[in-house]
Amino acid sequence: MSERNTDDARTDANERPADRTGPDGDEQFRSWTESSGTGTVNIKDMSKVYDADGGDLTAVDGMDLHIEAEEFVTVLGPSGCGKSTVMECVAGYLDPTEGEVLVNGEPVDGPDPSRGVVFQENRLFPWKTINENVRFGPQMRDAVDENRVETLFDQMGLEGFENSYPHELSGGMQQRAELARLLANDPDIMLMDEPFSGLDAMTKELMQEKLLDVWEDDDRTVLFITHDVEEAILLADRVVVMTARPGRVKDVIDVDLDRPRDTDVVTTDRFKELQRRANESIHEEAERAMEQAEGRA
Ligand SMILES: Nc1ncnc2c1ncn2[C@@H]1O[C@H](COP(=O)(O)OP(=O)(O)OP(=O)(O)O)[C@@H](O)[C@H]1O
Repeated sequence: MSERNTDDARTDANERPADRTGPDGDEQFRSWTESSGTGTVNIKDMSKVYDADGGDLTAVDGMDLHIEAEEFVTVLGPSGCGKSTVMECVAGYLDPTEGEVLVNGEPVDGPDPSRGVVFQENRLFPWKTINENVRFGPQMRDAVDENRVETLFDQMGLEGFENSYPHELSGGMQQRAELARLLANDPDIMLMDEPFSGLDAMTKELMQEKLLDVWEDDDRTVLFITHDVEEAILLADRVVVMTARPGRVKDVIDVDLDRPRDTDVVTTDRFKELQRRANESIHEEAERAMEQAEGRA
């Protein structure tokens, strides 16, 4: 086990969150840690070594993380610590060098529409309209659900833009279209790699609220990568802090803030306390990452 617990808000990566405690404790804990239901992700002693110019580069080394179905987990870590690498292994774009990634108890064997991926740069087809983009995934599988598409346009505030092309929309609307494109596939798991980091502060806040609404309605599993400590806490059930490269789990912070949440929660004392703990945890790793970048480590 590679995690380190340093205070009461941090839990082992595979520990049951406090609110899942039940009267028959051990039995429930066992079923929780071993569950392989729809939407579970189990990263087991995963390492990834790249073949880089100067030789092997170990990006991730001994990563362990169990994500329960319908959990919202955010990942914080310094630049280059392997966050995207971990996500791409869960997405099935990359294979781990060692260890394994299980989804619903089965080893990941390539990409699958049940695992939807969103990046900072949207992947909308520029030559297709928003409507064509949103329908593209289900259409490929002959599974377009008209009600679902209509609801998504409504939910994402995209009505009236069905026949627009991506370049005709603002950055925030493009990311809403990207979310609609992802949700049209009805994924069990949403993998989000800094999806809002290119947006201005106000648009980012609106997108965070939109995502919380969508998640609270549908309860999908979300793995969300960010550099933004405030965003990580605002959205998550648990915040995973990774070490500097080679990345592994350093800390897991249980976010015991009430749901449903909105962005006002950031002004509460408890939020600030969690933020201080996350900042402390990541600070040392950010320094190490900087030393690595400067060739001092
Ligand atoms: N295809 C590749 N070949 C060689 N090295 C790679 C490759 N992809 C990533 N790396 C290296 O692996 C390390 C981890 O990269 P990764 O993108 O996973 O980190 P990250 O934490 O997501 O970074 P950032 O926060 O800057 O996006 C980095 O040092 C990166 O340069």
